[in-house]
Amino acid sequence: MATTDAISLSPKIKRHKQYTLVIPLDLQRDRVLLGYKLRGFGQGKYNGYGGKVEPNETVIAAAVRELHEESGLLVEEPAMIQRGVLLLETVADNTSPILEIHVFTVEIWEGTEIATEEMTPHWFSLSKSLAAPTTSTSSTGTILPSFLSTSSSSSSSSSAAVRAAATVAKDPSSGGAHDLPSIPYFQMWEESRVWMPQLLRHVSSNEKGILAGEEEKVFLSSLSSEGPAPTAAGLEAANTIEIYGESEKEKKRYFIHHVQFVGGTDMDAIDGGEYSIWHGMGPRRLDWVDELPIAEWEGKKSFGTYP
Ligand SMILES: Nc1nc2c([nH]c(=O)n2[C@H]2C[C@H](O)[C@@H](COP(=O)(O)OP(=O)(O)OP(=O)(O)O)O2)c(=O)[nH]1
Repeated sequence: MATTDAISLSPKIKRHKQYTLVIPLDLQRDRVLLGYKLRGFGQGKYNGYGGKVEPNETVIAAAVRELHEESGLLVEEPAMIQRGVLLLETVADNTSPILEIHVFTVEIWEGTEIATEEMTPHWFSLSKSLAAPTTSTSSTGTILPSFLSTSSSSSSSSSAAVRAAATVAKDPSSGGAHDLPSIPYFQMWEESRVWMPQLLRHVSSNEKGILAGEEEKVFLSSLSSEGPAPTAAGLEAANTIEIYGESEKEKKRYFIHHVQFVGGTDMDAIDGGEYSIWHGMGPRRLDWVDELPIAEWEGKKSFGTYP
């Protein structure tokens, strides 16, 4: 485990809670596996497979465990390819921890994907999912995936959109991989539509390391599939903090998502427990580090254990 003597931690610094997120890729058949969340946090959204890192568990061990529990796929730790970390900060609540989500892809596994009580598996076309999606808005103002917005008027409510998106992925055995739809980015956590196409392009070009040029981005994301979806204008404006100058109620519905891709395949850095999610962050990253001079944080590659 990491040590705490790297720096004396201020109680004002937000705690981090670690999660994993694994995206299985079947490159031979040009397809990507996502789970459709049936219940709990993120219900009605597609996502990779993952969950909380348990105490005394490495991030990679948690990634292997969660993938197996939720999809049935069994993976050896060395087959996990680390792709990046998503940092999620809740805007309105200064006491809640930063979510630190470690993103992996995996291309080799044993077993077949299964439906669990929490997630149903759906395959999507990899090559059709490489472009960042464009926004389309229904007559009710709900942001819909483009393939849904052209269908009948019954798709114009968000719950209909969720149901339709849930059934859109065909069983690959009933047709070729070329029949699969693109990833329904508008039925995912909002920031996914930005980093996931980029990650898939990166994978498709056969690179295994760090996503070049990706330092940090900030996103608005709704807390659940209920409540108002961020507008296109809101998403465009999400790089400015003014977007949160609305009512208290509105503020609580959104996260700021700080997204930084780091690390590539440097497994030692993770296993050693001193994995630095901070290295390379710009000054903006330090906005929430209350009352601690930025100079004290610069040059720190590891904070050790989070308080
Ligand atoms: N892309 C993205 N992924 C997210 C966000 N929030 C969030 O929890 N996730 C991911 C991280 C995890 O892979 C997953 C949530 O895991 P979980 O809450 O189901 O964790 P768990 O399985 O350990 O929990 P539980 O069922 O035992 O209660 O969703 C987000 O805003 N964006």
